[in-house]
Amino acid sequence: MSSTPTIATPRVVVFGLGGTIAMTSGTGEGVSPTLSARDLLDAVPGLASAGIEIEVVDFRRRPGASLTFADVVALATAATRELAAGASGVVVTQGTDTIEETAYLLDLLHHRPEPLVVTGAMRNPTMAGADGPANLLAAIQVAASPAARDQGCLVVFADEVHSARWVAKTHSTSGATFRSLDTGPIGYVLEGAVRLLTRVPHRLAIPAPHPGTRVNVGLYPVTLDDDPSLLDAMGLHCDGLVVGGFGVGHVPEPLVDTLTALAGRIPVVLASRTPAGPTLTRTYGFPGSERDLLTRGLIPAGWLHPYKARILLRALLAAQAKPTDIATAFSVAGGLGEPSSWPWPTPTLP
Ligand SMILES: NC(=O)C[C@H](N)C(=O)O
Repeated sequence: MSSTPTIATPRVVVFGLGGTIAMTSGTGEGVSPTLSARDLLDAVPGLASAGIEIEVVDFRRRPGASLTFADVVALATAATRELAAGASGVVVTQGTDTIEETAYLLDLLHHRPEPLVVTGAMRNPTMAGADGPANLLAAIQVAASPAARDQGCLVVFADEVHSARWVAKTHSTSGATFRSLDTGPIGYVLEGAVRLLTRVPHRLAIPAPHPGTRVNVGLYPVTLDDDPSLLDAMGLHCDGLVVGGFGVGHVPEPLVDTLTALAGRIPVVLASRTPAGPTLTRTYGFPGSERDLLTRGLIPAGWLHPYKARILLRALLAAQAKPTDIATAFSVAGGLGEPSSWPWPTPTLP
């Protein structure tokens, strides 16, 4: 008699970091993060019958605005340990305000095949139609799914699955705030099943930051009729700078000398402040154009938008990357270069 092979129950670890999904009224005015990760799970209908074993870790209880780079590095390390110990996937619940940055940093530091999924809520648990339970259930289903392996960090919200590399918070109050303007979602959660329509083509593995390294990476969006005084002052405090240029990467001509001087001293990355689309490299030739700025040593961000570019530059500097590695990293992450040119092998966890 042939025996039926047993399929192991997937095990998902949920790390709670706070955010609106965990906010209720406390002693003061307004809502603040008070609920534990266990409280969030207890509010999800249908979880008991989903056939998924769940563990919870109360990691932080903060608004998204007060999470730090160090929190995310510690989270990446803790998530990697859980996955190495046999978890099928990890879910992170946190404030939506910073998900587009934290999820991309997690993506850079996540080198394993298992899904690492970030979610949150736009309507807190005290409101009619709170979206936290549905988002958490969908995120857990994605984290448990073999279909979501090898995609890096994913953001699951309103039953859509987004790559952390492309997703942005596009609306301050709407429940459909998370959008990948350049690519669209990579898939959906439908009737509890994960359906990916496309796959994330290539990713970067960044070594963890050197302990105790503090780097200041500035973000400077250019504006109409800008003069260099604020940029000059900011440059004095930066180890690296991301410039959000107009359109395909243009700045007002009066900023060109300051940017040239800065690019001789620190890495300066040229991104676009426009919500979608890449920077170009060759088309325009006027002073302050992308072509002019690249000949002056600025690094093109390609399809990587300013907040993501700042995370990548800060992670690279914190890992003490060489200038040539920084340029290569941006050409790969920004979609302008070949992934095979990336020099760093996937590091092992200490
Ligand atoms: N929807 C949210 O989660 C916003 C919230 N203020 C946060 O902690 O980021």
